[in-house]
Amino acid sequence: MSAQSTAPSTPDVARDFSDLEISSTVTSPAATRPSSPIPASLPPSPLPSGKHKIAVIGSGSWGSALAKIAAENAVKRNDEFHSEVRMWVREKIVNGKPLTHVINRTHLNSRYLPDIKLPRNLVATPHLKDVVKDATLIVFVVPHQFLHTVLGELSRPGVLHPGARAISAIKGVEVNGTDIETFASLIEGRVGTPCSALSGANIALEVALGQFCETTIGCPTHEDSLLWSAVFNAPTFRVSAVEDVNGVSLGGALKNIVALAAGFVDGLGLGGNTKAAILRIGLGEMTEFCLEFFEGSQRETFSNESAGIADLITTCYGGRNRKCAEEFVKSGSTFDVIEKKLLNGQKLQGTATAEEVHNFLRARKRVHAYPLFEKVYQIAFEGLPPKSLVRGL
Ligand SMILES: NC(=O)C1=CN([C@@H]2O[C@H](COP(=O)(O)OP(=O)(O)OC[C@H]3O[C@@H](n4cnc5c(N)ncnc54)[C@H](O)[C@@H]3O)[C@@H](O)[C@H]2O)C=CC1
Ligand SMILES: O=C(CO)COP(=O)(O)O
Repeated sequence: MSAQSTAPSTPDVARDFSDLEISSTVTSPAATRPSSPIPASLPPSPLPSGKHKIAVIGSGSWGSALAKIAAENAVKRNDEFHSEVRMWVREKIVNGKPLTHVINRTHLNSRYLPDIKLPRNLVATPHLKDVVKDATLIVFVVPHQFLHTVLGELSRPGVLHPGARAISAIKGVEVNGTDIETFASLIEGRVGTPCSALSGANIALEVALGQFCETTIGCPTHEDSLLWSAVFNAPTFRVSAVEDVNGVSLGGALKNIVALAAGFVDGLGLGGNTKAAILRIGLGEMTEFCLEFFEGSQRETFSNESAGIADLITTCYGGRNRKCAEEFVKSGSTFDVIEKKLLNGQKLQGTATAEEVHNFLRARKRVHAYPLFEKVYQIAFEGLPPKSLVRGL
């Protein structure tokens, strides 16, 4: 959704789908939280009947981990899904061989998620059009820097199935002057498919190793939440659904700014008390930002859900943003240099988000209301010494 005015929040209970069985014709009323509806410009398109075909757009570490879960579920729930799940791989030569060939022959994504065996029914495909052909459920999980290119190709007439549903697992925001949008909203607007959001305390490698965790899906309708829960819910990947698409999207995006602050704390050699303070202040700014600018979003998404507090914690201790920000303080190198040095082709999301959010707040004349976000921006982009992080907070 685009930026809007403050709205009151109403508490509700998220739904756990651990024992889920789905039907593509579910019509029961939503049991999840109220939130912003699909824009009026998008008439809800009928969901195709029959088995659903899943496509995953993105094959980085998170793309591969999510594709693994979806492909495993597609086999387990063969009455609901086509067993073949296609994953878009931006072709790259790895050790002299195209990455798609490596993945399809060895069932390993040696470039972005090495040592994790991928299911045989997960097929790496280099051309976007082939990945989404006949797909009814489309997972968007490219680093946010590359989404526009992907949407340019997918928004051409006839490329996507008219009744398809989408979900975004991308963490970031889209800013244009005084407007801000989630990627779920951007995808919905550009390709015309209702789009949900998935976010949570989900470090890709830990998920792929099958270590227990939770995630949150924010869906515009109950029908969407049943579908996406069936795609992703697993014994070690517990899905809970809310209708707060914006809150789920913003939790994932904004925590990356706070994770940079946590990395600065580590780089400065400060202890657990300081980091806890940063997390508390950061969670407050994340929540208020969402409530101020995204009508219908829910405070509880931040305080109760994996997409809120839990993701903030895991990223501030184990994420790439934290790691690179620590190195920024210790080495004095730029983030571009550090990303290349430490991430082996993976992409940092927090610096771009800090800049986008700063530009938006400046355009809205609200920078002063979000002092931690602003400090992170100034340290990362304007040469403010990292040790001034906590001054004046
Ligand atoms: N890695 C993680 O633990 C988690 C990541 N996320 C989010 O998922 C999204 C995707 O992240 P990852 O899968 O980790 O990706 P990644 O950080 O591993 O990046 C590698 C991916 O970027 C693609 N890429 C590189 N250059 C490109 C270009 N010029 N055009 C198009 N694609 C290009 C590569 O093909 C590859 O698919 C991000 O928004 C991230 O915040 C969310 C939860 C966990
Ligand atoms: O979003 C993440 C975990 O949920 C990963 O965070 P990083 O991009 O900082 O590694």
